[in-house]
Amino acid sequence: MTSAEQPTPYGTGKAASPVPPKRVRISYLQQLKDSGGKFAMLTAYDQYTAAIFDEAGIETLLIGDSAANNVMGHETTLPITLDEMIVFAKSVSSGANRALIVCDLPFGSYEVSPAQAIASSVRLMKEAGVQAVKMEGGAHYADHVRSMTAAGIPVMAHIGFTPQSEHALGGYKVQGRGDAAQAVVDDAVALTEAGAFCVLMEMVPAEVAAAVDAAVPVPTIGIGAGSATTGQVLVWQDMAGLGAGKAPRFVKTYADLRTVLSTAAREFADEVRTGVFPGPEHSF
Ligand SMILES: Nc1nc(=O)c2c([nH]1)NC[C@@H]1CN(c3ccc(C(=O)N[C@@H](CCC(=O)O)C(=O)O)cc3)CN21
Ligand SMILES: CC(C)C(=O)C(=O)O
Ligand SMILES: [Mg+2]
Repeated sequence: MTSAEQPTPYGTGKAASPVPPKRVRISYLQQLKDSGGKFAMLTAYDQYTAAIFDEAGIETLLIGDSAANNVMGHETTLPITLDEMIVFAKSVSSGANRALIVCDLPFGSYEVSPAQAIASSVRLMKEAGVQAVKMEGGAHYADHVRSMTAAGIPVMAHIGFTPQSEHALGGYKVQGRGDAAQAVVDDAVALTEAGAFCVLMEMVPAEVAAAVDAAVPVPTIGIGAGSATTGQVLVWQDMAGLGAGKAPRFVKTYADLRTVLSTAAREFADEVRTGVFPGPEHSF
């Protein structure tokens, strides 16, 4: 390995990427889009994972409302409140100082009006120290995005499958198939023209996501949206193999944390039961 190939917090240096700033800024993600680069986003809900992913060079961290499922044990993302999101977001903020930290606006915290969306976003930025918010919904939220942007709030748009609307959408379904493709592109264009700095797409056909990426000047992020987007996001427990049961098709599992933790817990319990732990070296 030559010195030019030394791993850096932002990868091996083999994939073209500009010099990383101290804190990843929106302008850095824009540079990546403009130069054909790529970036990674993972969810994080606590300070340990945030610090680990930050040090690993994950460019953007998302405090997802998927904390409702993956931390709190709810069936859907709908029950999580803004106050609960703030607890998770504070924890992530305390663990990460390089990644751009984005927080979901949870269901019920923005729909009523642009004023409600601004008030909720201000709480996330002021109380939890996040640098941007993500909001689910299409072109009908362009006025929200315009007002939020005018207030100095960086907004990431989330289109395609929007889990907060799962009851309205009729379940976990790919969006934008066939005749519905143009509406996804129109949503992305409307939200970008209103000021969104990035468009995240969930479960849309790869060619639709590619059309969106070509239609908007800003970086795009995909989850189940093919490979043409600027960035890719996964829920960290999915990526690390922590969950039981079958993962969605768009997940790739990079570790088997469930087995690692389970084995550690069994060994600990075993050693406690047999008196092996604690040894003299752990005692005072
Ligand atoms: N652990 C976890 N991972 C996620 O990606 C995630 C969450 N939780 N919670 C919030 C939303 C909900 N999401 C989900 C959850 C399940 C499917 C799913 O079961 N997909 C199936 C069926 C797709 C289809 O019917 O077309 C799949 O095989 O992909 C998809 C998105 C994405 N988000
Ligand atoms: C799946 C990602 C995009 C998300 O919104 C979440 O984790 O809440
Ligand atoms: Mg979410």
